[in-house]
Amino acid sequence: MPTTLSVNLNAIAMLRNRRDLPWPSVEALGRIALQSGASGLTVHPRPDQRHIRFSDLKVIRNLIDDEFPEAEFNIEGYPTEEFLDLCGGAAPEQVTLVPDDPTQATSDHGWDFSRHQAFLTDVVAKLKKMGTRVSLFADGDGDADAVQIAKATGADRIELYTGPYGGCYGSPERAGPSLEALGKTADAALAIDLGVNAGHDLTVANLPPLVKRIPKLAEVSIGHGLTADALEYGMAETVRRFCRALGHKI
Ligand SMILES: CC(=O)[C@@H](O)[C@H](O)COP(=O)(O)O
Ligand SMILES: NCC(=O)COP(=O)(O)O
Repeated sequence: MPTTLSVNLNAIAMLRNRRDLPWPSVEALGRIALQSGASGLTVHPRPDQRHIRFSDLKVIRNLIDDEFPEAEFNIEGYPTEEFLDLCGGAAPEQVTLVPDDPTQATSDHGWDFSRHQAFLTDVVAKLKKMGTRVSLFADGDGDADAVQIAKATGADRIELYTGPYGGCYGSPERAGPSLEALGKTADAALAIDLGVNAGHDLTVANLPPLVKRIPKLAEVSIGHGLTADALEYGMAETVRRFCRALGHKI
């Protein structure tokens, strides 16, 4: 079974929020993603709603329920009471817990599992009661003890934080060890029946070595690089459409 792709809509939402206009539409782009082979949609609502707005969650839930019942909704974030209420309302198939501080520009580390074990155990139990799969954002540093604690919280999966790997891809002497550490973390998780997802700064270029090293990788969630490619590869046709709207014979 190949690794599934969940398309993260945060970057689309951030572009939309530049204006008080409904485009680009997270619903329309989410639909295209699911029509084109993605297995799910990911959002990471943050407390200031600077990209995904809380009102987007119902729209995405309805899109999946009405048009793509096989698809999965993955909600990522720090488990505040507000976040858990949002999850209760949106009934995602998967929740990914991330140790983000509200002031962070983006996610940049996994959980300190020994420090937060009791807190995570409590939150995981609450989410499992809602019927959702739970994944925990984890550093891919090869720490098998941390993976054991992640499993002990009751979580179903970890999501490997691939930012450092993405950041040094193209430099074999740095990316090689980083990939191997991710692989070792995945091996430790899979050996104790803890599923493995991955995400952050993944691209068309750096995905193939990752899935080769971790063939049982269940899911990747990708937003920034995928949105950048969508703009680049969609630019030519879009410019042609605007030229046609001006009467150019293109
Ligand atoms: C957990 C993770 O790596 C992603 O959710 C990432 O934080 C995407 O959100 P932004 O694109 O808004 O940073
Ligand atoms: N969980 C990672 C994610 O959803 C997207 O991260 P990125 O591709 O925007 O870096």
